[in-house]
Amino acid sequence: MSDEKENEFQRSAAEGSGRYLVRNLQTLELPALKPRQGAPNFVFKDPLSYKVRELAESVAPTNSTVLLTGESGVGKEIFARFIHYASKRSHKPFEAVNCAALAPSLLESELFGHEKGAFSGAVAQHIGVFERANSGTLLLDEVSEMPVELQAKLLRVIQEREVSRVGGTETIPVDIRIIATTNRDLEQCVRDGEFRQDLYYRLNVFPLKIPALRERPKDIASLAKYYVGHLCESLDVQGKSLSEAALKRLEGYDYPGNIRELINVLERAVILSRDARVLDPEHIHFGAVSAQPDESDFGLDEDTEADDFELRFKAGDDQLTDIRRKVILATLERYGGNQTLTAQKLGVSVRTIHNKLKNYDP
Ligand SMILES: Nc1ncnc2c1ncn2[C@@H]1O[C@H](COP(=O)(O)OP(=O)(O)OP(=O)(O)O)[C@@H](O)[C@H]1O
Repeated sequence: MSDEKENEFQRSAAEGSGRYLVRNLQTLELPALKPRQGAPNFVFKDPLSYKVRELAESVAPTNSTVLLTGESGVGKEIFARFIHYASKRSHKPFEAVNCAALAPSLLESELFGHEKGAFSGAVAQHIGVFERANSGTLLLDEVSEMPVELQAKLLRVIQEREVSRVGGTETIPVDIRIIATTNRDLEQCVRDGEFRQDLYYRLNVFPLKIPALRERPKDIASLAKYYVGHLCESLDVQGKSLSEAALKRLEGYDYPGNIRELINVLERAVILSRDARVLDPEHIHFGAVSAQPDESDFGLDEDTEADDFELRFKAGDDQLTDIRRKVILATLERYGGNQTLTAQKLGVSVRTIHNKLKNYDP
């Protein structure tokens, strides 16, 4: 991106308006980090990231379907929102549905809606995301996880540009721009018979691969500084900075969990540093993480296991317990009480969330 364009982005973001403004971004997994109007949530430094953002900017003003691919935690959702808010549909709705988070029947209702009495439990009419996103953008997150029978229905909506609610007879015309994301190889899913080939070609109009964080190492320091500021604010602790040595340590790691993992590492560092104003290498703990952050690293491990996190801080440290409780409860609230989504967003198992909730006072 040219300096001029970059300045325009920063200026418009600071003004809270303009072509590159990314509005209402809920960028952080931490619930206390409320989306801020006009905040420039996109952090980039590496030339590779600029290239990807340029591609996103090229496709944004069009109505083309975009397929965002890349490992878990690389920022596919944030890119989808960026594309929407940089498009002509920016003043229209942006709706997102995670195809992996809902059981097939719930997903069908969430996508297409249902009429009252369509099935037992359908006590009222429900308007699905296709209708809610009408004239705007619909993000189909983790589209590879959509059951095959719903894929056929989705294909029909895309082709015919109309939707009918479950149990309904009416067809409702919809004008939707679709952005789909996947962290799996969709072509392989097609070869394995898990994903319809015709739907794949409908979605794969403008494929955009978001590189892993380790492929764009120059982003690490910028992201780390940005998120330390946000984390201190959200965890309600005094402002902290990163020492040069801590930054070096952060830059020396390969982040299989990408930016989500970096944020978790930083959250841990902020908590572990307690009253210190500067985060040092001793506060940076990567743990045995794979694609998903290790549960014990987050201090949320299963109740039956020894909690290393708590041992280091003496079991029952009220402040830590309270922070953890706030994080879980606020995430739960943000995702409408959905424990599966909450667990996914915090990188822990549903069982962990369930067990923790059992222990909290009503
Ligand atoms: N360029 C960026 N600047 C600031 N924050 C970012 C950036 N990219 C990603 N993030 C943050 O990293 C976290 C993970 O991003 P996101 O949820 O978009 O990833 P994803 O690829 O959709 O993950 P998954 O495949 O697991 O759903 C989010 O908190 C997001 O706000």
